[in-house]
Amino acid sequence: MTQNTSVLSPSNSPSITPTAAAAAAITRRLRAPSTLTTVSASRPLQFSWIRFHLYRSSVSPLLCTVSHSVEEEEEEEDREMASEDGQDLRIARIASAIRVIPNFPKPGIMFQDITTLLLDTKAFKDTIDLFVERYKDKAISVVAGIEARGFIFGPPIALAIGAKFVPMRKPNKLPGAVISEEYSLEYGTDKMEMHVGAVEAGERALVIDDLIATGGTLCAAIRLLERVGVEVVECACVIELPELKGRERLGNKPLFVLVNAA
Ligand SMILES: O=P(O)(O)OC[C@H]1O[C@H](OP(=O)(O)OP(=O)(O)O)[C@H](O)[C@@H]1O
Ligand SMILES: Nc1ncnc2[nH]cnc12
Repeated sequence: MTQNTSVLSPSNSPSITPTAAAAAAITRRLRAPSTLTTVSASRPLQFSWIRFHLYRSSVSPLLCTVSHSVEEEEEEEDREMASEDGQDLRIARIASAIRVIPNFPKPGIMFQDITTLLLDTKAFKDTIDLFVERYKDKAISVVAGIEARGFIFGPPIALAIGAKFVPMRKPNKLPGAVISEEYSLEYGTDKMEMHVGAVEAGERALVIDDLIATGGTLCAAIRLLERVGVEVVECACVIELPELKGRERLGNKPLFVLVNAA
């Protein structure tokens, strides 16, 4: 069970702690101070995703036609902020776009809901871009995405880096011959299946999912791929629940995450 204490309602984003410079840039960009709580370096940034989204969608079509150069300026500003203080501003935006729902699907679970991230076109694109930047030159031929939410992030990454996408599915969903692995979850047990012949021995794979909790799911995916001789170069998730120590369960297998939900 996660001990995540992030802010937890549709109108509140998870708590994150950006640098003062990053917070100032976000404030400038929103140009709607009344929608923000006070931001300081020592206090977590808490801006409302819903209000931010309304602000964005209130831009008129005419303004949209000229907003391209503004977006370019903002992207440049993001890069500058990253180099000034070592924090990529895109991460703060991604963290803010993830909604946390308490007691779903069971009492005591703080559910990290990435559907709100998908509604924020900039945050969603930034998420994909960050993964693509990391993996584009790593000679990866397979992106293995885990059902269901790994199917959202995996395909755009695979296309961008020139790799094939292989779905790692729940039982009895794949029509061809499969190999399978059982695994335990934060809230139950499950089985994962992969088509025989989808990958070849010697290929280099990235395993992608939205979230690592106990790590059981990623371990099952790694076992499936390694059983057929594939090298798993790294696992990547948008979110890590560090208190569940899934990273330790992966042993020496590298894990890359964008947001820690602590
Ligand atoms: O690190 P673990 O403890 O293994 O848990 C992480 C997994 O749990 C969630 O999927 P879930 O099993 O809820 O399936 P879904 O994506 O189909 O809802 C999440 O998307 C990961 O795949
Ligand atoms: N807390 C959580 N939020 C979203 N998906 C999960 N999968 C396992 N634990 C989860």
